Amino acid sequence: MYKVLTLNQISTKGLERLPRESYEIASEFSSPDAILLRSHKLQAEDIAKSVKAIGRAGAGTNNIPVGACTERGIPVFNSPGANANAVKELVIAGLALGSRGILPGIAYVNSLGHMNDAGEMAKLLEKEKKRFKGNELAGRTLGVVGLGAIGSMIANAALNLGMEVVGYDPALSVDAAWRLPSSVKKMENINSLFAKADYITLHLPVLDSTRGMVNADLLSACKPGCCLLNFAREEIVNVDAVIAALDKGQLRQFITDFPVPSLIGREDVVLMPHIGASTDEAEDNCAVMAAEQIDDFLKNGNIKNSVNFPNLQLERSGHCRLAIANHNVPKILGSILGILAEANINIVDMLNKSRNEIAYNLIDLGGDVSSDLLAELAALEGVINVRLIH
Ligand SMILES: NC(=O)c1ccc[n+]([C@@H]2O[C@H](COP(=O)([O-])OP(=O)(O)OC[C@H]3O[C@@H](n4cnc5c(N)ncnc54)[C@H](O)[C@@H]3O)[C@@H](O)[C@H]2O)c1
Ligand SMILES: O=C(O)[C@H](O)COP(=O)(O)O
Repeated sequence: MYKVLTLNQISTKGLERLPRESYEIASEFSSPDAILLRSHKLQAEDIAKSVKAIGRAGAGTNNIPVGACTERGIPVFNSPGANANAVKELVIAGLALGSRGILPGIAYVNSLGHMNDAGEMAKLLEKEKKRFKGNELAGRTLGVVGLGAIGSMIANAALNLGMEVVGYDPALSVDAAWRLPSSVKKMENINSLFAKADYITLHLPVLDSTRGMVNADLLSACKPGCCLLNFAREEIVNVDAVIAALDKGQLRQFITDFPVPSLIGREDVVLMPHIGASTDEAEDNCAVMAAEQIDDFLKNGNIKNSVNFPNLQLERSGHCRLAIANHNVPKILGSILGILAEANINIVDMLNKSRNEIAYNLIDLGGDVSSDLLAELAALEGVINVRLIH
């Protein structure tokens, strides 16, 4: 039986991928085999020694101490693209809120609760509606920063709305480049994107290189009257700089899924409670993907969509499987194979891959492995952990 600790509410559809005959699932366990979570801020010291894998039902993994997990040989999985459509739809709503007098218009109508004559009310609304006039999105330019799963979907949707789309992504993957319509104009640097766009939407991860990226300097490059949308992460944007840009009129509006107290109460700010991925569909998609990845890792050692380990899948063959994580330095694999050869154990199939400082091996064996042999493998210098899977 494997134990899976859930640190957020995970959709039932996802949990069903971890069947009861093999899994116990609970929000409290002293020694779980795996952790499933969403945005729960996980501290390295709260990851029990027994944990073999962490599954993030979502995209961003900045709430997980990924570096500490790598050092301990724990793969961290996420669910790339599984909530992208949900975020795309909310950003389209954000664009509508940023271009039309929707929120103040609704607030005004709701303030008329004291009126009881429908005719009078209709007359008043027709007189006052000019205060809530907006502009159309068609013909305006949208700048998309980060053209991955979400950014590329938004670029497509905005083109369909008749917008011009410019994009910036210095680390664009080949797959993401294929997904991108050729009419998205690629900008050489982020300053040019800020200078060109009427609406700017952020869809990049928070990394050391992107933390505080939208600062006073960058905002001074934007087109006066621009509308900025942040559905990526709070830390990417310097909020004080945004407030100063709003006060100067450099920015007309800031729409964000990451509210902080200093933004509350401003008419030029729209705040949402981090609901980009909060749809039934996205929650199911993310949970299913994360649970399936955890299941395949625990039962077969296979790795798909890890943010710190190499992707590696091997069809099962032989009697049992060794899954070994080690530091990515020479001679370790040779030592592992030497120990198995010495013990006269036949290797039926194997795969070895590395990613940055970590290497990972799946070795299918013709015979069984004793606990002494497992201990010998685990004690090899450079080996981080060894798992025997039957
Ligand atoms: N509001 C929400 O609920 C919500 C939901 C999902 C994701 N997110 C956030 O959105 C981010 C993006 O999600 P995704 O699914 O599109 O991820 P993704 O990995 O598919 O795309 C991210 C893109 O950002 C690019 N990038 C990296 N550094 C960059 C930089 N300096 N400048 C411009 N682009 C850069 C990458 O090359 C990649 O193409 C996530 O990391 C997460 O933080 C928020
Ligand atoms: O990175 C993500 O996937 C989003 O921020 C969603 O986070 P959530 O799962 O906590 O809604």
